[in-house]
Amino acid sequence: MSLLEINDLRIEYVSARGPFKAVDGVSFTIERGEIFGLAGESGCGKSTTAYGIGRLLRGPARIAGGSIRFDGTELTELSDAQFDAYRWARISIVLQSAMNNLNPVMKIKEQLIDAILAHRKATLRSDALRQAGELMELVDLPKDRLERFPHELSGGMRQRVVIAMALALRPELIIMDEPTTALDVITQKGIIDKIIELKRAFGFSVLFITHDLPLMLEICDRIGVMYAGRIAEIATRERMLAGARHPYTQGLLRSFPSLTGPRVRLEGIPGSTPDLIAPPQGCRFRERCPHALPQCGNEAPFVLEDRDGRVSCHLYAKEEAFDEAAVASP
Ligand SMILES: Nc1ncnc2c1ncn2[C@@H]1O[C@H](COP(=O)(O)OP(=O)(O)OP(=O)(O)O)[C@@H](O)[C@H]1O
Repeated sequence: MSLLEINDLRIEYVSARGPFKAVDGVSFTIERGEIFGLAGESGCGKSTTAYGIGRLLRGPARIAGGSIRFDGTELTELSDAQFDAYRWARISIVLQSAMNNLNPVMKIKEQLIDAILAHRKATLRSDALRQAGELMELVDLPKDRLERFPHELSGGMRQRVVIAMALALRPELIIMDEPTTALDVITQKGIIDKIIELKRAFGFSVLFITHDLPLMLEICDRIGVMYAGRIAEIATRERMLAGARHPYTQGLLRSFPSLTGPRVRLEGIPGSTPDLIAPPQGCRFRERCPHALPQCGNEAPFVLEDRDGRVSCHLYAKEEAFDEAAVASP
């Protein structure tokens, strides 16, 4: 059994123009100890998927259907009080800006102690303080920073504190939504290295969201690529590095500098994402797809599933119709 099994998840927001599904039939699994990435252009539904799992949806939002099974338990059926037993203890979340995770008027020490005591009420405060010190050591922060307020720390240090908080109760899954985007490149590297080191030490799984596809290719075991509320492709890291299969993933990869190959002009993907209030029939990427076929306009994409992953695209209904030369390598 996978640690997390998302099946046909649908999440609806209400906008001034009416309701729309920001997540519309998303399915994927995360295995124990796996780093699973969610990629895709802005607005494709990555954060909404993550917030749906972590019960952090904001605004007029609701889970309109589908299933979120965590270690065999259907999370969508839990009351808020029942879900509280999972939050931080089994599933924790690290958001983009540490200031969204930290209370600006509380010392770091109090916030870490609160995180520990919230679920382990029997723990003595002195024990919690010792654990807070150990958590600081885990993320390479000097213990004297426990006495500081968040604004007295650098952005990188704050994000390390948030990672320490996320780890406090040794959760099995940590959702990280753009955890290093707000930081400079050197600080980003230090934090990513730390996340990998801690993952190796503790064996938790990560749902990792970022715009940075090259970074994702460096650290994720598998990557799900979202487009307009749906998953276009799920691929192992090896598959992605050897050549993505969905034309959208190929376009995304061409929009980033190559990790290893020669310098080439970055192409980007012409066109823009569809209006989710009235999404197109058939394949949602069709309008921008250089390989679109007549059936892409009205038939739901063919789904090919194999050991490399899953790709939703009519090109794979007849594999010989696919032009291998179109495969993009990062
Ligand atoms: N609280 C909200 N109320 C209404 N619409 C929302 C809300 N949050 C997000 N949306 C819309 O839902 C869609 C998906 O947004 P989401 O933030 O999940 O995408 P994303 O892929 O995470 O984008 P980004 O990479 O920019 O964070 C977008 O059209 C967005 O405008």
